[in-house]
Amino acid sequence: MPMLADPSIKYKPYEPLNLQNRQWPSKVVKKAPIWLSTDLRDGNQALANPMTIEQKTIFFKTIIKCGFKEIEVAYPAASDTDFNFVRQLIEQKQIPDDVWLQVLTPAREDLIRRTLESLAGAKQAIVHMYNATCPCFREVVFRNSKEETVALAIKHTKILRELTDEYSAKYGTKFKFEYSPETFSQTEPDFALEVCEAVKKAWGKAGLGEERIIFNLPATVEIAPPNHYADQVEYFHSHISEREKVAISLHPHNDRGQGIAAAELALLAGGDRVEGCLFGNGERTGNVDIVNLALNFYTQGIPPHLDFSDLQSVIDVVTKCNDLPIHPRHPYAGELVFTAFSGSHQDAVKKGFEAQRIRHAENIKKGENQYWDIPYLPIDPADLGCTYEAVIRVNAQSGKGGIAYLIQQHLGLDLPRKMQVSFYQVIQAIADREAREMRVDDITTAFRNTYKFGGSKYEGRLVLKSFKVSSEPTVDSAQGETDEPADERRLFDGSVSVDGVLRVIRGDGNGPLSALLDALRTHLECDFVIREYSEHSIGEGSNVRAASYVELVRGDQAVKDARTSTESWWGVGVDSDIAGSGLRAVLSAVNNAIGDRALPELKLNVGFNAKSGQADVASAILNSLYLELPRGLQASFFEVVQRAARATGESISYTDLIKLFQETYNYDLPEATRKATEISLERFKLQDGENGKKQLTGTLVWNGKSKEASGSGVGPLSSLVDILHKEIEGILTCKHYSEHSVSEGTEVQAASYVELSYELPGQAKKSSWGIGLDTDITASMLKALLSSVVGLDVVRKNVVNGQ
Ligand SMILES: CC(=O)SCCNC(=O)CCNC(=O)[C@H](O)C(C)(C)COP(=O)(O)OP(=O)(O)OC[C@H]1O[C@@H](n2cnc3c(N)ncnc32)[C@H](O)[C@@H]1OP(=O)(O)O
Ligand SMILES: CC(C)C(=O)C(=O)O
Repeated sequence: MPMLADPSIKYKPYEPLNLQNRQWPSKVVKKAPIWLSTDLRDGNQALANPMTIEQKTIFFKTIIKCGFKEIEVAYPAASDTDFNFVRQLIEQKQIPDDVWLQVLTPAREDLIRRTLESLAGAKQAIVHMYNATCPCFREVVFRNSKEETVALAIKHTKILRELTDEYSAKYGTKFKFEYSPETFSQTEPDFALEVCEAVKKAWGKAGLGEERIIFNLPATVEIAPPNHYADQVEYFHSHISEREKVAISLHPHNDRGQGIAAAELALLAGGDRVEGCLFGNGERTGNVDIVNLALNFYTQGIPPHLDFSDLQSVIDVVTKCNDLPIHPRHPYAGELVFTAFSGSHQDAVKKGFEAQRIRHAENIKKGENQYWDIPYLPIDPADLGCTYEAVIRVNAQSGKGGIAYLIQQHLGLDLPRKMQVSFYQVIQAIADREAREMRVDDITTAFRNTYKFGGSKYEGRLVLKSFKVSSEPTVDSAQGETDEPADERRLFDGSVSVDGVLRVIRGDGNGPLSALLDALRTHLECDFVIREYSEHSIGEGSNVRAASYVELVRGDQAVKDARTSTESWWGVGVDSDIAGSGLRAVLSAVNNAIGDRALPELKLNVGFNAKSGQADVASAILNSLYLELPRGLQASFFEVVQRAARATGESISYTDLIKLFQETYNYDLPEATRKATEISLERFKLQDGENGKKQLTGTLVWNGKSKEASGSGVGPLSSLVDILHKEIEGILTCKHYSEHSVSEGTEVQAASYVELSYELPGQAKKSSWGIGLDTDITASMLKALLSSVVGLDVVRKNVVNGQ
């Protein structure tokens, strides 16, 4: 059947109460009410599978932990489970001294007696009796007149009075009495008053404080707007006699979705106490949600006297015991309530946090309160044990601010505004394409991939392996005669992996970044200039690092065009060293810019260009032999190359260059072409010797002759020098040693470099480089040293005709 065009033929509107001079609209709530949790009774009776005793026990503990002092734990006459649960609580002394158990009973003698039995031995308890009072129930359910309804209530109140007196005498139990004119909100206000006055009289001992009789005014079914309920409560509050001896309890349900509003307005209207359930479980649409109400107080700066600091653990227990989920949009508790997906919300939240940080710093200095004031976030999620991580989530509706916030939270990077815009487009494209929410991991991974940021997994085509930035005076200032400090140029000298192949590049400029850009232009035809640069520090103390952000535009554009160019590439770099972070940011942006365009092969142009020649030679050795020559060796070999190039008409081929290197350093040559003077130390052993020194022993093979040899020193190199000194005239000194690994995993080898000098009285001092390669680092060191000896033409002791 369709909905009615005229629903008035089927539904009657509520009848407004003609309340004169109502007070509640101008009142302001200043303190939280007394709370009663009825999760284990009204909530439980609404479950498809009511809770077991075990579940009730767990739930009860959670309610206690939240801080409730009055808890309706059961309808003991309804079932053995409920009865036995009350018994368990009492017998096993599970009720804290300051907590009042409450139990519900209908106005039926047999059930009242059973209810009281369940309470035997309790320290303190509230007995809650109800009977329906509204016209519909009187007529339909009880088929009672008004008088009979009042009489029913009086009779059973008196029974209760007698029984509670009896139990007090027997067990010393303190009792409070609560009476509910059920469906109060549908009962004629004067009749509700009449029944309650009669009940108060029948109870006969309403007093002050703990002696107050509790009149619970349930909106058993919410049939009117909350202002109407407030009017009804105010009418009751202002007309009940001995008001000071009465506690007015509110029991809103949520049929119209206004349970919270009803409770809040009715508190203004005179309510002292609120009955409800955690997250609003209960009959049909539920009881009023006490978590929601309590946190509404909290966000007004009013202590709710309930603690939801670890809201998630409360959610876990409640959802498990009720076997009901919490809606993702549920106030305070839903998984989406501290989340902003939309761009303008995210932007505002991010700005709010930034502004608040500054404001709070000022407040701290001035000793003021640090008030919470963040757009779209009425409560600090941290107060409920939630982290800010969930605050911003990203989908196709999100903006740059939210994404930047997540990057800031998770990677510690405070992206410049224009870079936020640029990265936002990356995320938008993914979110649109995949039509799904971008989780934090998706975003950080996209960031790492885009900017080649965060370790080897995300490396781009160009990776900075090592670098040195040095300075030298500019030609002009170096030649100047004034006392002005000389202007300096920066030299960048580094090794960069280019598509997996290490290359040495070199450039100069006004600063390290422009020197790197110069090197990239010279060696790799990557021509870019910096349009924007910024940096900030990450961390504190000894852990502080620098984060740099660079925006590059094409270098071949006129300066004016570069400023207005719509095409640009961003990069980011983090390093403990500020120059390092800037250089990495430049490479990150260059990686972004070059995409998969082919980069020029290594060009060899030896002897002509003082700026690029040595680096190119080193780069060639790196590419073909995987050796990262130390700078001294680069310079030394470059001289060799220049001499050879001059001898061959100022040019030398790539293959010849490699051959020249191998021959010069007797390195990796085929057996037949090795120098006959080769020296080796076979089957060597390095052991601890005397005085903390090392002892090196082995078979020294020199010019084909073998002999057992031994020497000592602080390490393998000095021990080997000691061995050699026993064999030669003159003095050998180790001037340089360095090493690096070649290849990876099980294939890894150590490459060692030694520069040795040789002094023989009456002769000019000589020096020579040697290179060793071995899977064993000590063997590699010894090989390097022995290979450098070969280039020194040392004079051997007692050697006749080379033997
Ligand atoms: C608004 C509320 O939430 S009220 C609380 C509701 N909670 C529950 O009902 C859960 C527990 N209830 C039960 O287990 C059962 O209903 C019991 C044990 C209390 C009673 O069971 P039964 O005796 O089988 O009665 P039944 O469940 O059919 O209840 C209806 C009878 O109780 C009467 N009744 C209903 N409410 C009350 C009341 N508050 N006081 C007195 N009698 C009542 C009805 O008029 C009806 O009487 P009738 O049989 O003479 O016509
Ligand atoms: C027993 C009463 C108070 C009740 O649960 C209701 O009216 O909703």
